[in-house]
Amino acid sequence: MKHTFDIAVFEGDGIGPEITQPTVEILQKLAGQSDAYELTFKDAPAGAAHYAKTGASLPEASMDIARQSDAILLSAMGLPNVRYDDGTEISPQIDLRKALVLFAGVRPVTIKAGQTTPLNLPAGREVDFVLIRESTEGLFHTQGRGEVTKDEARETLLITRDISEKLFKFAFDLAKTRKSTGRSPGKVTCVDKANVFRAFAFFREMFDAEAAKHPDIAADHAYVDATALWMVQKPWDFDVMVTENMFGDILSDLGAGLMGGLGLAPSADIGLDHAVFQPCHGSAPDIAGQNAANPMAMILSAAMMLDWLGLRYDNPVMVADGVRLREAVETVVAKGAILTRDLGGTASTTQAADAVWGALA
Ligand SMILES: NC(=O)C1=CN([C@@H]2O[C@H](COP(=O)(O)OP(=O)(O)OC[C@H]3O[C@@H](n4cnc5c(N)ncnc54)[C@H](O)[C@@H]3O)[C@@H](O)[C@H]2O)C=CC1
Ligand SMILES: CC(C)CC(=O)C(=O)O
Ligand SMILES: [Mg+2]
Repeated sequence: MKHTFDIAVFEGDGIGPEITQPTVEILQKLAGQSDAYELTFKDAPAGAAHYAKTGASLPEASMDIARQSDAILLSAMGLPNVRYDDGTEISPQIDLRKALVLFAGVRPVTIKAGQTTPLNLPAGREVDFVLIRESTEGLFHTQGRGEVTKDEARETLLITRDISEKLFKFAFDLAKTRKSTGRSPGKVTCVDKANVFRAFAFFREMFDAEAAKHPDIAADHAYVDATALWMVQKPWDFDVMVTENMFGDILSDLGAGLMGGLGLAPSADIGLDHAVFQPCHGSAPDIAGQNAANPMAMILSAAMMLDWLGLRYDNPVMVADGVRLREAVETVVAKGAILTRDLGGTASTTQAADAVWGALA
């Protein structure tokens, strides 16, 4: 039977609409070829431009569309000069993560042999690890509500047992899946700063408790500063890495840099009931409106959406289409003929997306 999935689409700000439109078109064409699933798309207005126009950054009607959907596709939100009255930037994507309890920010870092990277990788070495960034609490807890006086500013780092236990279970389950498919040896690294902060000693304690339930998966710890070093010096040593919100935000941009840029870095924010798929990058206002943005991170995020829906609803055709879509992006990038400016080419957003469809069809 053909299953219909409702996808909420937040096309967001800046380059958002430019990368969302071709991504949705590719998904429509892929689903159109399939007897196993159908996709419907519903626009959910939100973001900085929407706030400037209406005074609402994440309208309740858009939250309803998100809640009622099977999955959420989001480009990027925020513009540096659109701010709330307290001076902080509009960031409804963080509100969405919190409201839908999307605790697991999944950010894969993969470098295939021959892929352009600033790393000097030994011959034959590939990089394939997943950074899981807790996405609802940590140092983002007081987002927009920090205490500021004339002389001091304070924000709170929050680590809760409830979210941490879910996060670590997710990380070990992912490591098991990767190991079972032969993709990795099965290891989870807890990245923290437990040498200095009690909150991270607490984080680590809960990690160790979850690790004890998975004797088949190796578990180790690393401090976040050393992790940044090792991501550059020996990134092939990592398999699944799990960390706090702010640490993960920073390390995932480092991971994107290793892969060749933000334009190639996909992500997913996953909870127990909902999931948002969006690139790691922001709204790139410096190149917005030029048809110059790299659509690959958005297309790869859409591939993660197909994986997630396919596994969740036992739809192997969708999983296979996720793999095909990822391989099509890899083919286009590896050929190097149709690359956007960020990767050293001259292709437009539309030409790059068309090349992905060309590699698929
Ligand atoms: N998840 C989200 O919605 C995120 C939103 N933001 C917001 O986006 C706005 C801009 O933030 P920035 O710090 O400039 O980060 P950014 O990620 O938008 O841009 C950083 C640099 O990477 C380039 N870049 C990013 N994505 C690209 C793509 N697909 N193709 C080619 N080049 C790309 C940009 O041109 C820029 O030079 C801010 O308002 C920020 O708060 C930032 C990060 C994530
Ligand atoms: C507004 C930011 C927290 C978004 C971001 O940088 C990210 O999702 O990586
Ligand atoms: Mg970020």
